[in-house]
Amino acid sequence: MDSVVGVTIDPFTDRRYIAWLSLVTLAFNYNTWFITARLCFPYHSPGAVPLWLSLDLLADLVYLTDSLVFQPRKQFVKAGDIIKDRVMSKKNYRESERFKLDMVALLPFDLLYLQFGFKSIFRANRLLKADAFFEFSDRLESIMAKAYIWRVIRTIGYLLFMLHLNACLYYVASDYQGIGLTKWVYSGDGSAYLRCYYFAVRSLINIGGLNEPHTVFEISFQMTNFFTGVFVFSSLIGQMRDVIGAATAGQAYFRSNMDNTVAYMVTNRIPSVVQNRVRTWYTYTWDAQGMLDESELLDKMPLVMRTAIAVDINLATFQKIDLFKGCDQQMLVDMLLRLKSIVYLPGDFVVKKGDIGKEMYIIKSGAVQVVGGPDNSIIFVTLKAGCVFGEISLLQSSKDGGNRRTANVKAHGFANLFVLEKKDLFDILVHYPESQKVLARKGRKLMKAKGPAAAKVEEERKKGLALFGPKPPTPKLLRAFGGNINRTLIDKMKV
Ligand SMILES: Nc1nc2c(ncn2[C@@H]2O[C@@H]3COP(=O)(O)O[C@H]3[C@H]2O)c(=O)[nH]1
Repeated sequence: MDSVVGVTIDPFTDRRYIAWLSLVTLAFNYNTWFITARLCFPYHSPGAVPLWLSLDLLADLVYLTDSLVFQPRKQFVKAGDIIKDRVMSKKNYRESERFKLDMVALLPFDLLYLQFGFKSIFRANRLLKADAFFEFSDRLESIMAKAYIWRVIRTIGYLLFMLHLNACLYYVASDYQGIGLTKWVYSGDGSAYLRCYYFAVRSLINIGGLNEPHTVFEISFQMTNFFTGVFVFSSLIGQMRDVIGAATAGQAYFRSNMDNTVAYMVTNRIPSVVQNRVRTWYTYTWDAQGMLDESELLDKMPLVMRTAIAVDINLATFQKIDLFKGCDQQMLVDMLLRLKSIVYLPGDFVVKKGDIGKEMYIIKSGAVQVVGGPDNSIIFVTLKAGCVFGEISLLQSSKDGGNRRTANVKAHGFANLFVLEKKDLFDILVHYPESQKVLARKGRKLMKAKGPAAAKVEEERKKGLALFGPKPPTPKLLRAFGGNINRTLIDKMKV
């Protein structure tokens, strides 16, 4: 086992490392905001010096710990391999650009206080620790479910910092002109920082309404501020719009898709009942899946990742399906990769009796009903999440019309289904002859049940009677239908 000294850190996934980086980021931000503020504003009163000294020391301790304890233990990638060796991690850090910057950031120029007095400029090298902040930002983004929230916060932070720098400059400019000496400069009243920040907000965001600058210096300062506002500030605001735009791109895609479809239906004078159903379909699909086509999203990923996701989401459901019991596991995984998810609205027919079966379905959520009778008012069975249907006609050859649907199936409420196309199923089965035999056997069994027993069932259906007539179903029949039969319904329907 590794000794504690030999332990390395996985910077990509270890949340404790990200928590540590947040502390380094805090120290870095303390330095960036306060070194600049203390440099420009008169904050070094004798009473405040001990406080600044202790805060500086704390921030330095965080920097030091980061450079001595955390950075040299970070795993890294070399020629595609993840290097976890402690000695190599240390060597990698020592040879990096980051190490040089970290070391310069730690140089105690503060000692110059003794010679030149307490000035925050001697701590300016602490700003070289910016890499830690950017690393924290990247790592946080990669573990957040809604990374755009952090991106927006970060961009707002940049805006606030720009304003902060401008407030500092305005105070220095006012001091240079003489505080309270002209109308344009800071008057000397109230909190200096707050007043200067307020000036920065009005001037950088180009709100205006400021006292007119008079001297050449004031006019130049004010003009530079307006230009900076127009170019830098607006590009930051543009960046924020991009972040929010990217975060809501899915929603915008869905909206434009729906709008285009509606426009198309209006142009072609499609009846409003149909239009409303289409709208409902869009809305429900969006609410249920958060996207219109899941496969689009996964398409770009390497096969191994798509497999990992598919297995994680659906393999457990698949393994429970009776029809696939005894089939090769790898075949199930191959099938998972070919599934397409689709939503049916309440009352929609998924399968019509007599049609040629080209796909089978697995219920992801919701339920479907096998119905019959003159106006499809008789419910023979209700199938719920995890059940398969549409397999009978799929597993039969076209001889004697065996590939025709044997019943009507309609969605009961909103039904989210997986569709597996016949072509895909047979493409897969070519590679799994054993599983093919298992499925063929099950198919024959289902068809046998369609022999004398099922013929009777269908006959009774035609008459609009209960699935199994007045008598309870025989165990053989129950077995033949793979337990798909909803007992309560059958019982209810007994006349
Ligand atoms: N014929 C029949 N089909 C059923 C029953 N219960 C569920 N189903 C499913 O309804 C589907 C209709 O299309 P298929 O014939 O392809 O496959 C059928 C079965 O998967 C039943 O009791 N009888």
